[in-house]
Amino acid sequence: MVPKGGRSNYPFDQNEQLCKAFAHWCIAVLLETCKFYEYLNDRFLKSHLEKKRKKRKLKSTLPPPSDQESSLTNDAELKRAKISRLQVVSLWTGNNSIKGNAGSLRKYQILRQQGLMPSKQLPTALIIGVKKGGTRALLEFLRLHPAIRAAGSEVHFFDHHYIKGFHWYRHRMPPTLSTQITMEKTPSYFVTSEVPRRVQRMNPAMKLILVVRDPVTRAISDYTQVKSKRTNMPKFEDLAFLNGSKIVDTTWVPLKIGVYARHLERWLQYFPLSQFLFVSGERLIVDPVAEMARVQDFLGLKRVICEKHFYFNATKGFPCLLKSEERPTPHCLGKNKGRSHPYIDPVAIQRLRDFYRPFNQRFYQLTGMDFGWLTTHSNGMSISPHIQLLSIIYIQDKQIHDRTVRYGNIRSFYHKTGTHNSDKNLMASCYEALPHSGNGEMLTPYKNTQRVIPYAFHIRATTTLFQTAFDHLIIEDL
Ligand SMILES: Nc1ncnc2c1ncn2[C@@H]1O[C@H](COP(=O)(O)OS(=O)(=O)O)[C@@H](OP(=O)(O)O)[C@H]1O
Repeated sequence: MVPKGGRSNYPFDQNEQLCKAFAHWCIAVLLETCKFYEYLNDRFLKSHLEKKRKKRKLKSTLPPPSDQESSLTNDAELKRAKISRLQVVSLWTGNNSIKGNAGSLRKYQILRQQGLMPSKQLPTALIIGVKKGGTRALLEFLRLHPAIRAAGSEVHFFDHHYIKGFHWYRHRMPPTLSTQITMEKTPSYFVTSEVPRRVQRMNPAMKLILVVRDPVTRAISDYTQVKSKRTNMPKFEDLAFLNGSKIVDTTWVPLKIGVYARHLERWLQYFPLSQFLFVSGERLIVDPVAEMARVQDFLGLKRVICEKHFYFNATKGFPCLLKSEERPTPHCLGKNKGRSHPYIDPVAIQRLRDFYRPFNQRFYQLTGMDFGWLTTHSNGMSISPHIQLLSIIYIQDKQIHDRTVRYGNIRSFYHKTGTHNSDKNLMASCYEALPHSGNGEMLTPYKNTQRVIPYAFHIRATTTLFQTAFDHLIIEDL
């Protein structure tokens, strides 16, 4: 409508109406938004309460603390001990990230439903070395423990990637619950000069685990690894001694690494001895259960890793896992662990043993432990009776499958044979411990033990000689 003699106010009317409509719409939207937020809040509150309720329920269903647990002295220990009771959902997978593994994803979902939120943490324990000492075996065995979460591959933070910072480092770690221990292994840490200072700066309370092995065997193992990747590799003896002389080339890295005392002295400038655990690489092969018990004690964990986890694979000549979370069937470490070593001239080995002797003695002094590398045989090989025995004897255990054995049996075998320092005693006890079948063939290998036993550990069951010689040697019902 246009008023007479005046300007039409129609546009204003129209604007007013539009404004009103807009205002109404705004109010309506606002109201709806409020309702929506209220709804969200409600949901959040409900789920929060639900989580709390579940948490409380979980706590109440946990078994009462064991004697061992109640005897724990400090809070940290108590906290750790509780982990073992939280085995409901163990974060075991070797996978580094939550993504990419259906099994681990499911586990994390269950954890979340229980109100438990795993997050990535910096490690509080490190396997610092030594290269070829058995670091992979140690880490894989440790992973059997539900309270341990470890980075799968070597992280090399303190030597190669330090510049990238702690945030980068933390990101390489698997997510853990507050009660779990984060770990990683990088064997080069032990011999890299800047590493002890850097580790100390990050965490002066860091627990440090060092797996050591006879430095001569270690050097041969190191050499074998390089040789497996390179063609035309010079002979070990040519690299270990200067220009074909008898002088040890102390600049050759595989030999330098084996001077454990020197490297340890550097670490001891930054950490007290009490923060170290020295694991015998040899014992880790012969008696993984006993060695793992030491490691679990050192980390303040309940002893969960036990005999039921291992079997001895005689073909491989090593302890293997009956199952892990990644693989439910018996399996060994990869092909690149436990390679056959090339033949090395025993004279060269003896020379290297002489070279290492004072360093080994010093290492024993520093650690307060005797690793058994000083006992040398006339041909230059070190003797560790238990190791020799286990490397060559196949024990049949029908519960698993042929030519494998549970470690419990091996241990009882030890008890029967006892510990002897000399070859002669060892063989005598061996001979007595073996059941006499009346079949001369069965005892044949022992007729030659003077000659072959010292090589057994180094060559292991992988060599044809040993395969044929000891295949017949099956001991039952130990
Ligand atoms: N259970 C089991 N299975 C296979 N191998 C075992 C095991 N326990 C210890 N070992 C010994 O580990 C040696 C390899 O050491 P590392 O894992 O420290 O090597 S590496 O530094 O990570 O390359 C490896 O050395 P080589 O025998 O020379 O290959 C083994 O002797």
